[in-house]
Amino acid sequence: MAPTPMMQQYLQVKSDYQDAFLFFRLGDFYEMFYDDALKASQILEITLTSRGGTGDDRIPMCGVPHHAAQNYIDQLISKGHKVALCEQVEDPKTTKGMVKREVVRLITPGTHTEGKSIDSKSNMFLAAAEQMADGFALSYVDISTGEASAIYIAGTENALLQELQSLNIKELVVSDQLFLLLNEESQDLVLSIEPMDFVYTADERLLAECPDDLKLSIQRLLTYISRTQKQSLDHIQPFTFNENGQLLSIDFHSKRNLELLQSIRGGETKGTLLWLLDETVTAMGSRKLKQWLHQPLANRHLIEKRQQLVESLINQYFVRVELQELLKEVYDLERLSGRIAFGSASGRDLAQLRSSLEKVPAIISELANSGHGTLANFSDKLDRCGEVCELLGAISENPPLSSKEGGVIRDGFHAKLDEYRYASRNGKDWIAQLEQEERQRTGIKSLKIGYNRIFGYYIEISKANMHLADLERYERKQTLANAERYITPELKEKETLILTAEEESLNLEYELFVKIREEVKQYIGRIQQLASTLSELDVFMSFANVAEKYRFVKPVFNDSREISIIEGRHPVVEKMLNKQHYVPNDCVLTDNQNMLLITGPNMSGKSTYMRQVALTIVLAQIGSYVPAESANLPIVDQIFTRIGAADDLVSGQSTFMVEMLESQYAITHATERSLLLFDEIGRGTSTYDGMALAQSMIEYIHENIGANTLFSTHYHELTALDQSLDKLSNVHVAAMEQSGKVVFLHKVKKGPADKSYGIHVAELAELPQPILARARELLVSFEAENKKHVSQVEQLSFFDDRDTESEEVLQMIADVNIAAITPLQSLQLLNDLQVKLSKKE
Ligand SMILES: Nc1ncnc2c1ncn2[C@@H]1O[C@H](COP(=O)(O)OP(=O)(O)OP(=O)(O)O)[C@@H](O)[C@H]1O
Repeated sequence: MAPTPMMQQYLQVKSDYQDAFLFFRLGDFYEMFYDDALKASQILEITLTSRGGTGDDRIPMCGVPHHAAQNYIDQLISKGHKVALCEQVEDPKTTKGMVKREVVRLITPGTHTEGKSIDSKSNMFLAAAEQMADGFALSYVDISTGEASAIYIAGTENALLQELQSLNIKELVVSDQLFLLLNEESQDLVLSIEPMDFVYTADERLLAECPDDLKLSIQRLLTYISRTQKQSLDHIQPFTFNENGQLLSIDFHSKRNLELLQSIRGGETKGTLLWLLDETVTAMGSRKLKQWLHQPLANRHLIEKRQQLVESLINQYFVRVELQELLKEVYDLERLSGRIAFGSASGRDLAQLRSSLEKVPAIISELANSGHGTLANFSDKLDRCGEVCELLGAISENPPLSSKEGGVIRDGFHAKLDEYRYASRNGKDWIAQLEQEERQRTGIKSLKIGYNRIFGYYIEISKANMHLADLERYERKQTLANAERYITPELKEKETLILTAEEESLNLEYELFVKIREEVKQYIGRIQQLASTLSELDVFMSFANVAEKYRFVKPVFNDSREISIIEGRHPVVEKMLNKQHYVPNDCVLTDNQNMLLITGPNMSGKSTYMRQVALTIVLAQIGSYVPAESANLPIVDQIFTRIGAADDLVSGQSTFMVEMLESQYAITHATERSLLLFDEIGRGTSTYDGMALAQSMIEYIHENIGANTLFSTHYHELTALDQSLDKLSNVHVAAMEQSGKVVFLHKVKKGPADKSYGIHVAELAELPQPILARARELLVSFEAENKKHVSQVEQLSFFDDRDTESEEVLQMIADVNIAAITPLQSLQLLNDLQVKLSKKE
């Protein structure tokens, strides 16, 4: 059977939106048909029906009410789908034949800006990537706030995907070719192809900061946004680009290991540095803090500028309290700007913008009168946006949510509007008056005058009182179960007056409102700038509060590589410990001694110590104070960590392989200005393998990289390395034995640990006594054995009895150029050596 004209229209539109659920507007519903209906009815748990034809010809269909659509859209988007909203773009009343319908917007995981699932405290970025010779160009924008950035990502697809994950990007816009490259590995990431049939011509201002080879990705991103959103991109801010060297780079694994923004397990915020630091009072501030944590600075001047503001705010407690109260009243100016640009801002949004802007003069004067030069200077950066306030003076005090039902423009703003309103209000008074009169005239107390859309105004009299109705004047209009409804000529006459005035008033009001909204649009850039400055202020205050609350100090920077943290603490562990005492520890690294080999029993606090050093650096380089008695720090360019057993189960790699890959990444990228943290390298493989790898890595870093390095290990044999490596020194985390039990002191002391407390920890874990007793017995015999055979890795027993294979093995080792070998090559070498030796057996 040939499709009906309406279905033809549907199929035509759908052919352009194959990868989206097409929400096809029919009256008060969005309908879906065919496959869309089958799938959506399951996902959304709504009833599947059908239309047209008979039997197999029937078209599967399901629908959602227009007013409740947002909720269903949210559900589809959060599951990684896209929704194309197809609206009637002509007024059915004035159209003959089929109403024209068009997709007005494609909603995708990266462009979804409204709805319950949106977390206003986090950015929601949409990104585009281009492949380059040695990596990728990545650009991303938060459509709701207009913030935009572009960066280079060195490395393979994996590096790109990891960066996307750490920026929490759900959708990536790509070319066909890149789609093919990424499709297999993209997992939850939604890939959208932008063929660039037409290219959006971006305002030069947006691209000004970016190098040329990043521009294609920006073009692709903006073209996609303009094609799918079909709305103004006026609020998109210039793409920020940070030159190499401006930022402290922390790779995806390290961010996760250090739990800067997400905890290792589960990904929640509790237990992260963000959780400790976020005392911001606005959603904008919270987003800014996340951006800073994501990209700490590596420019001393910029860091010190932030520090100065934090310092001034710490010194000005009362100013801070006042400012915080004021900022709490400031709405999300960035999201409001986005809605204004999109033309979706309501009267209430404009009133929120106005009430926020009204706080600015007080914020400025609080800063300017603080008596603190730094704060006074900062206040100069705040723009009162006076013109916008003036424009918004037209908006009423409390506009309703809907902008079309009146009450948005205040009385006294527009003479004609006042006139209409007067007529309509007057008419309503007249009706109230008439009700009184009719009651008196008829003696019916329950008589009332009501209104509905179909019959307009009517007089309602209950059945019981009908005999009292003045039927000479009343004309019967409608009969209900218990009442009759009447009209009179004069009521109808007044009704026309009221309704005309009302309609005129609503139309004029909406017209005025849209005009104001359009006029505000030209100030979006300034509002965004103000928003950014206010959110910085919010973050500085959060830093000041945190510093005060947790006794942080201002770190001092040096231009060498020396680290001197005195009585440093791990702020998050400290907070978690609650009332228990956190044991502070020093970390001193100098140019001559910049590698620490950390030993100590399990659970003594080795990794906590290493993390606290890294967190101190991160805190310092975002401009915050740090948890210590004093800290003198270098500006670090990169932090690499290999901590804990964060199994990469998803990509199917073994723990040991992940450990090797992360080490490889660290060793090939680190410079002498980097900080390296290696926690128990090699424990994922056999003892000798692991020990040999650990030692060769330490030697390599010592000889070739020279980065500040903390290396924890269980291999006590490695502690002898301080004899051969002059920049390496031993420290250990002390523990004590008390009546056969281990007591952790968590104190980092000079020199190597002298005993393994593993069995005591097993005892703490309440392993059965017979196992513990046997383990103690075995330990004694192992130690005795060990003394006989090996004390250093170089003397591994399998090299003892020399024969041809062993000679060859020795030769292969002698041939290795330690300075040039990578960890992966050394792995391969170890494998070859093992193959040789197995031949010998
Ligand atoms: N300085 C400290 N003060 C107080 N408690 C601490 C300190 N350092 C660590 N702890 C506590 O000890 C626990 C174990 O610390 P951590 O995980 O760093 O030990 P570890 O030596 O790395 O252990 P493993 O060798 O088993 O990985 C922490 O969760 C914390 O509760």
